[in-house]
Amino acid sequence: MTRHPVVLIAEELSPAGVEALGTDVDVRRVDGSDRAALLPALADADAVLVRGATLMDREAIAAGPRLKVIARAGAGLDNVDIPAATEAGVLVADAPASDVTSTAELTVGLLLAVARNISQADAALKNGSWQRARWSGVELSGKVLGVVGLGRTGSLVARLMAAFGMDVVAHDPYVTAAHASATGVRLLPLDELLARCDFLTVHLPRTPETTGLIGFDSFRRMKPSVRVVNAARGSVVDENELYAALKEGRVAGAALDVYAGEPCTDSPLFTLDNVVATPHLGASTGEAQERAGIDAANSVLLALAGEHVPDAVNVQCGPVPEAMRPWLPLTERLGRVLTRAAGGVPARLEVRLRGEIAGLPAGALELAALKGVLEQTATGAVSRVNAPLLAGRCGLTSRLTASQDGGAQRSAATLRGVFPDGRIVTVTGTLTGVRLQPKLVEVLGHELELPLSGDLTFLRYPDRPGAVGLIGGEFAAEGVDIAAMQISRDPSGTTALAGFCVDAPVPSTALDRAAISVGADLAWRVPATG
Ligand SMILES: NC(=O)c1ccc[n+]([C@@H]2O[C@H](COP(=O)([O-])OP(=O)(O)OC[C@H]3O[C@@H](n4cnc5c(N)ncnc54)[C@H](O)[C@@H]3O)[C@@H](O)[C@H]2O)c1
Ligand SMILES: O=C(O)[C@H](O)COP(=O)(O)O
Repeated sequence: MTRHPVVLIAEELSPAGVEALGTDVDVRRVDGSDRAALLPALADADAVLVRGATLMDREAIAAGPRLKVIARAGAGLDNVDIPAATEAGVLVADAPASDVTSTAELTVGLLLAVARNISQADAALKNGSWQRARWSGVELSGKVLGVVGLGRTGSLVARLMAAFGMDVVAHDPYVTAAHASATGVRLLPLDELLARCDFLTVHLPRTPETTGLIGFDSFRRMKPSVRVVNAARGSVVDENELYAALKEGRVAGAALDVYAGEPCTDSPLFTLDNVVATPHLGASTGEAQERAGIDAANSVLLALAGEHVPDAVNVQCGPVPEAMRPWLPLTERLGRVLTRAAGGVPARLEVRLRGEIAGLPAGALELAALKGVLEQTATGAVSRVNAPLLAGRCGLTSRLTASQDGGAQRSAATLRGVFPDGRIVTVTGTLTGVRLQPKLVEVLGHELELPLSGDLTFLRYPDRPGAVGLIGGEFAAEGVDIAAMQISRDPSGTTALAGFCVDAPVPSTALDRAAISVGADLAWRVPATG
């Protein structure tokens, strides 16, 4: 029975997300926050689906030797060690757009709540206390809102708050002035923004650079009437400094959805009247969870199928146009044929694209070629994720070239390997027919036409009558049936290259006998996978 890939769901995932995984995977569940349960559960997992409470650090990644993908049903990836995943060849994907609306809307709620003391007044009234003067607040209209981090969420918050009549300014060194002006905000240096704002909201990932970004120095620069909102990550606003600033009246109020350590049920901040606190609810809506679950599930399925994953964060290539996608497995296989033909990894690899595909972005094809070339010799798993890293380690450099002239084909891809001993080996493939069947059209300078699928076997020998019969006889003696074959002479007509698609791998002893019988100087097999 074929083994279905194991998809480990480590946190609450929407039913729509689970359904999107389909029936061709073996879905298992574990509580990802329970380390003792998570690590053994990863042993069999091909994919793991997490939210923010599962720590996928180096140890957890090493506990999953079969892992191909870590999918985050949400935006923040600070719980995933991306460099460790990349080294292990594990693709990491998030669902960056899934919870933007929900988080921005919660931020609007927190801004209103901290301006008008909504939660405090609600709690007091339910406790029997009618205190109208006690819970008097301030208006948002006409006030300056400082947005730190003008990405997806920050930009939406900026647009929504403009509708409240706020004057929105932003700080984000990584966005363009054009993006800021399209969002309707002015970009300011951080110090200037801090000095001007009446309300501050942060929308930053947790990174070494952003950890503690809003701390003692920032509070010193702000007006004492400022109100601070954090629905991004707890450690971005230093909680101890915030507490001190609130206590000493250097900050007028705060609304927090996130905390340095979570779950957090006991913080000095929770003792203050001018603090509104929610338990990390930014993405907690039915809509956001449905989108996050479906997006993450789709990334898992694409990654397991070896296809391009648009939400991947650790694959070194830009967007892959639809027309380029069928070329990925083809180029990968060409890489395998090349390494097997040469008996090793080249020092330099050129990926030449010709014809109609030459004009398309092709970074992903270079990665696929590297994967194919490297996986014959690498000791661990090779994927498009770690192929550049592994290539660098073994001194293999690669480049992409393109020419509009497709030659005999509408489009073709050639891999040209230059080996340390000076040998040059080329293999060329194309996609044919309406079903875009992958075909080999050139190997070692011999033109041919052979399906590039299943197990392949090649022999190069001095051309003579009866050679194919001898080879076929050796294969038949081992019960190996030939599905397709091609003989191609070199231009001088003296050397022949025979390529076979075979129904089962040719045993090496049979290939050796066949090679001896026809005096082959080269004989090699390319397995169907890996
Ligand atoms: N409370 C929640 O439930 C919730 C929900 C979604 C996201 N988040 C958190 O919010 C963060 C932001 O989400 P997003 O969707 O806007 O992400 P995003 O990647 O679209 O935007 C982040 C922005 O921060 C900017 N940035 C990075 N470093 C900076 C720095 N030092 N100074 C100023 N700007 C800097 C980036 O340039 C980017 O524009 C996420 O990383 C996640 O941690 C929390
Ligand atoms: O980063 C995110 O997407 C939010 O913080 C939501 O996290 P959660 O999926 O753990 O609720």
